[in-house]
Amino acid sequence: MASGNTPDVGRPVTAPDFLLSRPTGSLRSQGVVQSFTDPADAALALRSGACGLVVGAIGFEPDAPAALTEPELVVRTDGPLEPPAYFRGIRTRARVVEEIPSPAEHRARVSTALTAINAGGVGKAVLARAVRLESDEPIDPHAVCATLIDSSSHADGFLVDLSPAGDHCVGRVLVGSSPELLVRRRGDVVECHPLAGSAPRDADPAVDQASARALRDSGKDAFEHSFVVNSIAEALGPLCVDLEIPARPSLTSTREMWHLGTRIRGRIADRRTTALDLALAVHPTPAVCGTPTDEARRLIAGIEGPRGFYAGTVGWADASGDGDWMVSIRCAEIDAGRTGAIAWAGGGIVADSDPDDEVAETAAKLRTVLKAFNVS
Ligand SMILES: C=C(O[C@@H]1C=C(C(=O)O)C=C[C@H]1O)C(=O)O
Repeated sequence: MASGNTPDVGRPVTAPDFLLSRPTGSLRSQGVVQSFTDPADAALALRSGACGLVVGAIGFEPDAPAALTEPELVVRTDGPLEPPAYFRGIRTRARVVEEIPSPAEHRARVSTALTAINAGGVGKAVLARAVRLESDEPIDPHAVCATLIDSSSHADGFLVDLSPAGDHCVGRVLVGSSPELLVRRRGDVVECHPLAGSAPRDADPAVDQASARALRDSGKDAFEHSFVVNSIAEALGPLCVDLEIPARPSLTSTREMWHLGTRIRGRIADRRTTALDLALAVHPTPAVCGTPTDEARRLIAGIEGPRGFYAGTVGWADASGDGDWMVSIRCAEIDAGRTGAIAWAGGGIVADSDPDDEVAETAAKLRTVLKAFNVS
């Protein structure tokens, strides 16, 4: 595998086809021993010892084919990844060629969701929109991922070759920098860091601090956040003991956004439950779907159509049960032809949500990825 500090003269042949960089530890891998499109098969293979490690991506929809593999080569490190100089030297340039849907249509969709919420039956639903990017130069996914890692205040970043999901995904690569930990297991300890409730950062420190304070004090955002914490508590309740859930969320940030986050911690009740089992138990949380899950999912499917790998989960789990799974947000899927990509951003809608604010919030969230593609 590529050594992080070596100034590479050419493209490292050891570039991983999966990587997850986190401040608390990273993993990169290459090759495919076996692949799984059904996450339940991967979970079973891990639990039965038929497979030592699973890496990859799981889609938003439960029946969408996953891109999970048992890799051939694996390198694990304690801290974040240090991208090779070769990738750091590449400046990706792309432009937005399409908004899917237009901001006006997203506003209208938020109003549709509000009508459904006010009618009862759905408490919260997360609506997303996308932008299509094009570049005149071939897009190198590893270079985009290197920029995402270097631009993240916590060196968060991921890259997943989606080919194992099937013919329609061959050559496609998901890259992103997610601040949201779906679930992590190390030994007995289980951790989640759900985020919900957002405000944009600002270059002016006074405006930035005012934005953070307004988010911290917002009743609407606390309400929006509570759906996620309640859902995770319910899903982890039967799987964990000693669940510790802070009574109030705290502020957390990326370079682009303020969020409300809650650090949930527990101990695994049965050590055979792997990090992948835990991820499948909590996904999709109301941070990306809504409450009740099935009703929100139906509402989203009716308004947006299929999301693919956006708002799914990306990560790894080993046969000892350890693993890290991030929520697949602040991400883009790069086309097999390497000339285009699509990036998404969504936001939670509750009864008090404002359609114009939702357009602004998704625009602010898109910045993480658009900056890595140097879209002005
Ligand atoms: C759905 C996204 O973000 C999620 C939704 C949030 C919100 O609604 O406030 C905040 C963080 C994420 O859990 C996204 O970035 O696309």
